[in-house]
Amino acid sequence: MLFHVEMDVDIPLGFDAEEAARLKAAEKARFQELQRAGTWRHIWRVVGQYANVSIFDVGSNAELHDILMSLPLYPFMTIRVTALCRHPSSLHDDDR
Ligand SMILES: O=C(O)C[C@H]1C=CC(=O)O1
Repeated sequence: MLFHVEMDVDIPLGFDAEEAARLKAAEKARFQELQRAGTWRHIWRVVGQYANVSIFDVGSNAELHDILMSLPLYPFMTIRVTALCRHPSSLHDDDR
């Protein structure tokens, strides 16, 4: 199941810089683990914002929920999820 996920990150001004760096490093490691597994299929930076647009490929709504809630930066994220399915005009079989 494919999902379009938008994540806006907002770490408050004055938040401990070392803790923020630790969380960002942990987030990067988790992202790369999920990317290697094929779960976090795509990620793009939103120009001019601390935000990304991503595509996830998971087995269920609950799996995506658990992944998102366990992200190290989750407490600082606003997340919007849109469920996707294959467009009937698509030439690509993997678009589902
Ligand atoms: O930078 C971000 O958009 C937040 C998060 C998503 C992947 C990652 O490495 O950090």
